[in-house]
Amino acid sequence: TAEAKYMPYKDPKQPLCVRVNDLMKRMTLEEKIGQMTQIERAVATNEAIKNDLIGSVLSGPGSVPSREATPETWVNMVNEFQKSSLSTRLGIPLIYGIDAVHGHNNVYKATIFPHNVGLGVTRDPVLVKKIGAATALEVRATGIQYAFAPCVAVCRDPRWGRCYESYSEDTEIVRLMTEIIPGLQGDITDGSEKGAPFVNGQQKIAACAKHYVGDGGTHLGIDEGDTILDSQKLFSIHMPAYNDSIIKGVATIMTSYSSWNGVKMHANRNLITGYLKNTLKFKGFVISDWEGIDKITNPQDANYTYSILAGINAGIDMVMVPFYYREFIDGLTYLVKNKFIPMSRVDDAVQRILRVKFTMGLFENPMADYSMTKYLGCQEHRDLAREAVRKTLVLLKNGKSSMQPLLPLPKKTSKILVAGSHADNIGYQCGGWTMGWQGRSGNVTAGTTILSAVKKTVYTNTQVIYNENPNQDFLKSNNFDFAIVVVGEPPYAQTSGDSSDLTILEPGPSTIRNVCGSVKCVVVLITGRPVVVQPLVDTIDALVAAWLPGTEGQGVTDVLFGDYGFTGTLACELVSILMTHCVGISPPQHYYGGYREVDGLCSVFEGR
Ligand SMILES: O=[N+]([O-])c1ccc(O[C@@H]2O[C@@H](CO)[C@H](O)[C@H](S[C@@H]3O[C@H](CO)[C@@H](O)[C@H](O)[C@H]3O)[C@@H]2O)cc1
Repeated sequence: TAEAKYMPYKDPKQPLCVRVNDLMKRMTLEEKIGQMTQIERAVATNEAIKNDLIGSVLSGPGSVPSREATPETWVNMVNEFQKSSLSTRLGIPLIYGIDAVHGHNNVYKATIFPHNVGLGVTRDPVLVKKIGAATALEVRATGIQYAFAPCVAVCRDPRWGRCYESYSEDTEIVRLMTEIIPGLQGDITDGSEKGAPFVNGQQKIAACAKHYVGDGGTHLGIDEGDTILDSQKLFSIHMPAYNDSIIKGVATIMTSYSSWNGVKMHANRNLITGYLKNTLKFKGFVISDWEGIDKITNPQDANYTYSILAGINAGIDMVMVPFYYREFIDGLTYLVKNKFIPMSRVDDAVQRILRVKFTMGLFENPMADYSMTKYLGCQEHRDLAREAVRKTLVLLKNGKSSMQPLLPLPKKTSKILVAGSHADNIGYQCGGWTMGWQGRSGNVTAGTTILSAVKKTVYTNTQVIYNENPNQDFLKSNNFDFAIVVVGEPPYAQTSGDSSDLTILEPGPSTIRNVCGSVKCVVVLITGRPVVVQPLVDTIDALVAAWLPGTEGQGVTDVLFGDYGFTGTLACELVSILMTHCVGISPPQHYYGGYREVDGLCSVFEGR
């Protein structure tokens, strides 16, 4: 009969709590544990989803349906997984997650925005909210409903390989940048219950504040290391952005690989359940990092059953397994059936997951279509990214004397040299987490290199000569009016980006010495963090920090050639410290901005 067929959880007119409670009552332990399991798309067969009742699938960095896949191919892939999920007994839709951390950075031809280190320099929450909205549209263009962003780390030591994923070393700037969350998810409606997850419909996506907590404060900046701080420092430096994220309705929070005073965050019940859930009233779900519970033990995976026990009892709700999901499911099932993990903990986890899925309309709109593919890499988003690039640029030096500023550069002149390893390389311009975990070199996606941007900016009769690393003969045999030298760091991600000395690798310094020794030069640094350039500063006429600008290189030339002014400012002027103070010379003339001591940083560069 109709009554028998009516299920409140399927009725969008029912209040959220009624739908969650009705569905919970119907679920078996297997169905509940399946919801707590997130697996990588490479192992996500339709059988796995149907038989193991998997609740979530992800793309790890670089994990794509096919090389240079179109948005339609992405939509088809996600829909196939979704069909399997909907064919299960209760038809709970799955949620698909991906790292869209500076635009939809795994997807060919997506708009790649500046990495967070540059966005923090803008101090512009309105801009960052627009970037969130654009990113949400491009993620939805591929049928995906969930992004593991924003990273709200407070990077306290630039030697950390993930420093560029952090908006700033200044807590207040990171707090300001949480405005990206309403961009990604939509503005939470007034009167919403504090801590409730909020995602406003099909043009928005679930976000993920990460990595909880203190990932940017590890000792010596060692990735996945130990944050050795007293409570007052942890709560005043690293926690505030989580409170802001929760107030703004963030749907999920990801735990950090790092430890706090020796306790692994993935096993920290006081901070996950005690503080995040009970004190801050967070009602979305907590997701582990990739193999994050495996890393609770040292060595990793030494005792996976213990890892499950510690992680789930600490308050983790969904586990990014991502490959050996049968082991996870069997282990958790054993622990629940033998009462090592109470059923109430499982119910708390599943209620949170269902709350997010119901709130974001996944039950009503589980399937994607092609209607949003037009947003991927659209011109409006590229223009926004170009504006963002402009606002991330920091002017560190302009001319060897106040009477001879080099910038802005003239568009009309006879001959310009463009040089440097990063001048004509989209992959380098974008940095890590772009078309692959570690990032890549070369023409990896659609965009405008700084060289191309120079050519588009100058007058037609201005000659632009490109030479990546010119020698003295070349320089002497040409009469260049000035040179633009674009150098920096190669792309990296996480531990492989940890640095002990923050120098830029050859041939960067040699290119600077050669070119700037012969020609008036502006050096543009493409780096994920402040780097030590003090030994080169005297030979440089003008110096600009451009961080990791992404695909829209025209944003750099817009400012170099004076169509827009410099507005980017550093938080505690780290670059100046690295360039000057710590190595004992006075700031270069026309140095912009003051600086203040950063505890202990100088010791790094004076070998103490
Ligand atoms: O084969 N190996 O040598 C190897 C080494 C390290 C690996 O470690 C893994 O590498 C990457 C995949 O290849 C994973 O992305 C994660 S990182 C983690 O991934 C999440 C999902 O992408 C992000 O949201 C988080 O923000 C981030 O902290 C892990 O570090 C994997 C393989």
